[in-house]
Amino acid sequence: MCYLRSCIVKAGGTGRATQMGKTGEETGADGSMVSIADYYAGKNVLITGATGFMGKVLVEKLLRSCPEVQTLYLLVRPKAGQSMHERVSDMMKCKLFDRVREDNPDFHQKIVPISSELTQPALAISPEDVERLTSCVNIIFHCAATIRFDEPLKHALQLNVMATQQLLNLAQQMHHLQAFIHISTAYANCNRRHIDEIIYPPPVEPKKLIDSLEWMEDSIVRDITPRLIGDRPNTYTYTKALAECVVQRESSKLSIGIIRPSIVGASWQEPFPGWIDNFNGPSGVFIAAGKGILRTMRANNDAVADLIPVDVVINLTLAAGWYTAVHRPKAALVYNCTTGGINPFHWGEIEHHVMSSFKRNPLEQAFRRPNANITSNYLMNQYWILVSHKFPALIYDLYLRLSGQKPQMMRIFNRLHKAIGLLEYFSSQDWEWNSENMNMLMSHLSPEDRKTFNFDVRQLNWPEYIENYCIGTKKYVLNEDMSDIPAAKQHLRKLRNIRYTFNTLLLVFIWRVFIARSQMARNIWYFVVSLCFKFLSYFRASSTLTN
Ligand SMILES: CCCCCCCCCCCCCCCC(=O)SCCNC(=O)CCNC(=O)[C@H](O)C(C)(C)COP(=O)(O)OP(=O)(O)OC[C@H]1O[C@@H](n2cnc3c(N)ncnc32)[C@H](O)[C@@H]1OP(=O)(O)O
Ligand SMILES: NC(=O)C1=CN([C@@H]2O[C@H](COP(=O)(O)OP(=O)(O)OC[C@H]3O[C@@H](n4cnc5c(N)ncnc54)[C@H](OP(=O)(O)O)[C@@H]3O)[C@@H](O)[C@H]2O)C=CC1
Repeated sequence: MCYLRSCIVKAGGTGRATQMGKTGEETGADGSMVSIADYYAGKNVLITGATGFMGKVLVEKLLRSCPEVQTLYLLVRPKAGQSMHERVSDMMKCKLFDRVREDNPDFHQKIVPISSELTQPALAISPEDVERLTSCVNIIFHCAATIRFDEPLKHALQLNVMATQQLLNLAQQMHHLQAFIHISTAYANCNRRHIDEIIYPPPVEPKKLIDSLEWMEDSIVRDITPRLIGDRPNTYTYTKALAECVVQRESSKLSIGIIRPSIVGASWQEPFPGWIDNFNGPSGVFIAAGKGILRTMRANNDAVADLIPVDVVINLTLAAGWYTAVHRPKAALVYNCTTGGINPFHWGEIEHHVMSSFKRNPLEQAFRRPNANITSNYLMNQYWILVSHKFPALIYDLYLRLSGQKPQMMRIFNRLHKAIGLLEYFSSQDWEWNSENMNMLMSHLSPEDRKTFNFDVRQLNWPEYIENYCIGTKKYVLNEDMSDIPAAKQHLRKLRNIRYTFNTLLLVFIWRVFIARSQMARNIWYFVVSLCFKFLSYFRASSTLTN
């Protein structure tokens, strides 16, 4: 990590102040403020994390709603045997880009992939590419990060903090840079209950931490990680807090905006409702519940579920880029991008709507009928895990073994328990975010921009959104066909009949075992039967009298 230390020292020292573009060019001929699309016209934009969930939506929206944008430079690394060119061309073929493709079949000409591995010295960008970027980029959107909750601290630090610092160093060499937009998370300060749109003092001085971890073996770092992250739940939120601090330190040299989204979910409206392409956050939970695998999870029914649609986050991000470049705020502006304080919805309501939505639009080949319940009671949750997760998994694995197949259900449940265990922290408590900057930004938009770059979540209809979200997981994550819904419903009916038959047989079996062995059980049985008989006779007699 030697190079990492050197880059943070360099940044703290005498980094060359960026030559910012002139603000005058951002007003119209009549002196009025340019619209967002007009601002991005002719601009060169640099994006990190463009192959990720939010990065893709950002690229799509820029191309669709700001068609005059000059070039999008995407920092991409080769991965899984694919070159960066193959990855970007695959990305552009995906359904998300259908609307852009319709409007402009040649949109790919605006995209220039730049090879970069963010954890490497100088971001592993070639000198020619550095030359190209520093001479023309006008605005940077930094989305790349590791969002894994179980990331080893050293790696999370390298990517979330040090890569951010290196990108800031590069930004300072750019001659025409007008804005640097950093994507953080609303949970960077989740150790606080009330979170304002300010950058809080870091839990530790980033440079000191890097210096100390540099010589330590990974096993030692792993051992001391819980002590270091303190009252934060994971290395992700911890390193995102440090990154904010690193970004803030450059705010005297660069115009900076920091976006803090809460739990980013499927799109609300654009490019089509319900678009989602991953299992992160709630999406994996919804799918597991829809498949009938997840039956119980620890969450607080009454806690606010601070989901925010991805298109809202991206619209706000683009608007913040415009505002930062045009108004050049003196300090970095932080935008808490959340729904809880504006249009709250609760985990209990989410559970209800997810379940009813998957009953109307079932997923294919469900393991059981969807019926997940959330509870804040630890013991209750453990009980249901035993009865509704482990017991069925054992039976199913036994069936697989007996039919000569490899058992797999217990393994799936173990992974699921690990995933939901990491998410529970966020679904079991409430936070309060101040979102004044989001309102301020909205008040600066023209009526036209407010429509095109809509981030007004007061208009969000939650039941409709959740329905589209669940359908989105079916269509875009699992690639299931909507025309198969009748067959999926038939499958659910079959599962219901199996359950009824199984429950009846189990009851009869248990009762037979008891009746055969215990006089008391027999007495209870006769008592219940005679009570039913008496009740029926009474009912018949009274109905004869009334007739
Ligand atoms: C009806 C009920 C309503 C109540 C509903 C409450 C929802 C309550 C959500 C709170 C949400 C907070 C979100 C904070 C807001 C940010 O800050 S956003 C950043 C969010 N970051 C994440 O969500 C990342 C979390 N994921 C991870 O850290 C890692 O994937 C895990 C969970 C540790 C698993 O790691 P791993 O074992 O190495 O495996 P990985 O290859 O990543 O995935 C393994 C399998 O688990 C699946 N999986 C991954 N994530 C999940 C998941 N979330 N769920 C299920 N499966 C998952 C993968 O698809 C994969 O399946 P296969 O493709 O192998 O079949
Ligand atoms: N998703 C959410 O719910 C939330 C996300 N955020 C923030 O939003 C941002 C984007 O998140 P999201 O899109 O969901 O995350 P993804 O995991 O989907 O995307 C991460 C992106 O970062 C890139 N990346 C990771 N490591 C490297 C590396 N070493 N070199 C180059 N590129 C790398 C990935 O590229 P590759 O494809 O090569 O792996 C990918 O493009 C993050 O900053 C995150 O903290 C904030 C709040 C909530």
